[in-house]
Formats: sequence, C-alpha cells, structure tokens
Amino acid sequence: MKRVLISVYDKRYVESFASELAGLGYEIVSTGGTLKKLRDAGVDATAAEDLTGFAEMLDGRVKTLHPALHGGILADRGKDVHLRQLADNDIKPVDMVVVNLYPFKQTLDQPSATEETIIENIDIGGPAMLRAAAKNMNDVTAVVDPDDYEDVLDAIRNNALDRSKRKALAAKVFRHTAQYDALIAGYMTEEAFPENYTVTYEKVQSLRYGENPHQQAAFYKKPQQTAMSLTSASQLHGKQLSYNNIQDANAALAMIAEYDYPTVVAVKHMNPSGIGEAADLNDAFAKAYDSDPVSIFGGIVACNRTVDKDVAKKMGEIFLEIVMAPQFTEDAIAILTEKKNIRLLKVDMQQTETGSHELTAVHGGVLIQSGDDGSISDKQLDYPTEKQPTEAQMTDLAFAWKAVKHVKSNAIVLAKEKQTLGVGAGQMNRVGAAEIAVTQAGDKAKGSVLASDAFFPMPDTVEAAAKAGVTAIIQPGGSKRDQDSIDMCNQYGIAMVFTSMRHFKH
Ligand SMILES: NC(=O)c1ncn([C@@H]2O[C@H](COP(=O)(O)O)[C@@H](O)[C@H]2O)c1NC=O
Repeated sequence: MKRVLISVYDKRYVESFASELAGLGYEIVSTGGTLKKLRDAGVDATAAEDLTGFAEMLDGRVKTLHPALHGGILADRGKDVHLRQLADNDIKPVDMVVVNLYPFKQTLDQPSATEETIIENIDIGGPAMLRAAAKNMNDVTAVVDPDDYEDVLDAIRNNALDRSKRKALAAKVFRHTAQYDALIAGYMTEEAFPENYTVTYEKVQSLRYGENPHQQAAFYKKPQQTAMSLTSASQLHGKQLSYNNIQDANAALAMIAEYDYPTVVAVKHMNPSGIGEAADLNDAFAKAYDSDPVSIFGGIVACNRTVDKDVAKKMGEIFLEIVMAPQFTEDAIAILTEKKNIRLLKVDMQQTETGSHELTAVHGGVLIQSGDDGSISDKQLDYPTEKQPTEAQMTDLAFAWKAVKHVKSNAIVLAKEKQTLGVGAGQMNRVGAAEIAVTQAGDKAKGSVLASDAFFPMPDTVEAAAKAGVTAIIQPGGSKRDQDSIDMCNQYGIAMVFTSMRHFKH
C-alpha cells in the first residue's frame, strides 16, 4: 500500500482529495488540525505522532521533523542500503507529500500583525517535507497547491503520475519555497542592497508578445502591492493589455501621480505628448489634447478625477488606446464602451508608491536603484538671474518641472498656464531637445516657461528658448558654465530658477 503524508494549512478540498487517495489505495498519515479535519469528514488516517512516537511540541514548531517521516520521504528506492536502513528502523516509505505552508505573506499583509505573529508564521517543518519530497522526485510526488489535487488524481487514475509529472510538481515546490524564503528575507533584511538581491514576483498574465511580435513576454506583480499600480487596476472594457500598453500606462500613472488638481496626461512611447491641469477634468483634457492634437491619437490617457459624460464625449471623438481614471460615471462608460478598441482601466490613485526599487536588465546582470521619488522644496530653489520669476511664472515652472521629470533625457518641456506646449524627448544633445519643443509650441512659445531635466552645459539652449519667446526657465544648475547661461538669461530678460536636483531618465 502506498503512503501519503498530508499536512496542510490551507485545508480547501483536502477531505475530498484524501478520500479519493484512500480509494486509490493510499494509506494516509496526517498532522494535528489536518488529521482532525479528515477524521471529522470520515476519512481514515494515521496520526503522524503515532509514527514518530513524539507528540507535537513547542506549540507546533516540531511535529513532523523526525526520521520516521523524513527517512520515509528521502530514501532512494534505487539504493539497497537506503531500503535496508528503512527496514532496520521500521520506517515505511512515503510516496506522496501534500503540504502547504503557514500563511507568512498573508500575515505580513495584516497591518496589525506583531513581529511575534509574523515569526510564528514562518513554516519550518512544511518546507522541509516539501523540499525532501521534491528532491526525491524520482519516487515521491510533492503537492504544494490545492489547485493541483484534481490533476494529480487524474494522473494516478490514468497511470500517468510519471517522472516528468513529478519533476514539474517538484519544480513548483522549489519555486514556492524560494518565494516563501524571499519574502522572509525581505522582511528581515534592513539593507537596501544586500550581498544577494532576492526578488520574487507572481504572474499576472502571459502576454501575446513583448515589445515586438517576435519577443515573448509575461506580466508579473510584486507579492505585496498596496500602492497605485496597474497590477491592481480593474479593466472595465477592452482587449487584454499588451506589453507596450503596460509600459505606457505605467509611465502615465507615474506622471499623473505628480499632480494634485484635476489633470489629464496623454502618453506616447512613455513620454507625455500633453499634460493639462485645470479647474475641472473637462478643461484639463482639452488642454492635454491641444498640447499635441497629433500625437494623442492612439495614445494612453490618465486622469486623476472621475471621467464623466462630457469628458467621455470628447475622448470618444478620437482614437485612444487606454483611458485610466479613479472612477468613470455610468454614462461615461456607456459612451466609451461603444468603441471596441479602447481599454478602460479603473485605478485606485489614493496611495502612490515610494521607496521602491527600479530594476534594469543589463548584459549579465541587473542595475538596481531607488525610484526617482525626489521632489523640490521652495528652500532649495535658487534664483541666479537679474529677473526674478513672477508668481504666475513660478506656478508654470513647477508644473513644467513635474512634467520634465517623466520625459526621456535629454528632456525639455515648454509650458504655459498649466499646459505643456512642446516636449523635446530623448535627444542626444540638449539644444536639440529644446529646438523640438520650441518648434512644436510654435507661436504659443511666446510667454511660456521652459523646464530642463538636467543642467545646461552651454548657453545655447537659453538662446534658442529666448529667441522663441520663453520668459522663465527651471533647471538643476550645477554646470561649470552656469554663468554663461545666467548671462544669456540676463541679456534676454529671462528669469531662471535652479532646483539643485536632476531628473535624468534614460
Ligand atoms: N514544525 C513541523 O514539524 C511542522 N510540520 C508541519 N508543519 C505545518 O503545519 C501545518 C499543518 O498543521 P495542522 O495539520 O496541525 O493544521 C502545515 O502548514 C505544515 O506545513 C509544521 N509546522 C511548522 O513549522
């Protein structure tokens, strides 16, 4: 008779699984709570402690850690000496281990959980049994996921519980215990960048392809995610998000998080094509649209207020890939869902993520940095020019500064009255980015302000801006040749503000 050891925290379906196994000729061995559940359901099972000769001790910290069980799991059936040692010690082989673990992650997620409770929810005996069974996958089946019970039963019934099936189940065990340990390590680790950087993600969905159709891709989430994110957004309408959609939508969320007043951000290829802030969302959308009526076509739009009928009507006039908002009114949904190809995402924007790490794959490794959470305070600002910015200019400079932070470097943004007018993104020289922004703004550049993500190595950007009619500039400062730019500002009567903070985004 085969033997299965069942010890589960998540007791979903365990009675029916055990009962089916018993019917298929398995002798069941089980622990405390699991055993009770099985016996209450009328499933015959042997207590693990009857085999070990030890009652559970230390509040359950030790219940299955015993050679009578681990010997049965780990013995290599191909080795006579192992089988002899089992026989000498009156130990019966265990053929299947069904274990799932104390809920460490769920405990961490509880805001009220004490350190003591969290530590008690680190399972020791469970991973030991699972890892033992998975290591011995030549002969032993390891089942960690209740969703696999049916599949395992089918395999037994069809004589298909073979090595490849056991190997797949074993790999699942090691992925599971690795994630379990990664979460524990994350909880205990104080350093930002320890000697081993252990990350773990859970699959949200497979994607049809990556950035290009010949690339494979999938979307994963952090096991613990409470802040604003696409992984917790609800899709109200439209096709599955693509890889590029997710990248762009993620960039749009980062941008919209900068703004407190009603704002609309339109994104193309992870850069803002237009950002508008106004007293209501309707006007904010009009501004974002007018910023660049060409590029918004097929773009991704994020709003930080409820999308109502009026805004939806305007949005419905053009083709948008995605609209994101904290809420949509019923009539807005009715209008927008008339469009088959639009995707509507409801995103909780209450809490934004801080203190996160950004990971960028490089050949043979990964670069890790803290996210660009930096924002400027009035105290760190410096006003080096003869002309000082007016209050209205300061408002627009602050608006443009938030925008330029999210533009690919070298980045220049022109703005006026809380509307971007020109965005120069991803240029290999700064004056080139400025020329693009100025050209895009056209006549509207007159009286606008300019934001630059990094300092001016030369005064040429100031000169280009001045000739276009820019009246105020915000930039980090810190170049050896700052004075040249200051002189150029003074020559044209431009007010310049130094932030002492750079926002490179490569
Ligand atoms: N310490 C041990 O020897 C031990 N053996 C099994 N467990 C865990 O105890 C749980 C099941 O306990 P029960 O059957 O009493 O509800 C499972 O999550 C299992 O992983 C153990 N607990 C924790 O470390």
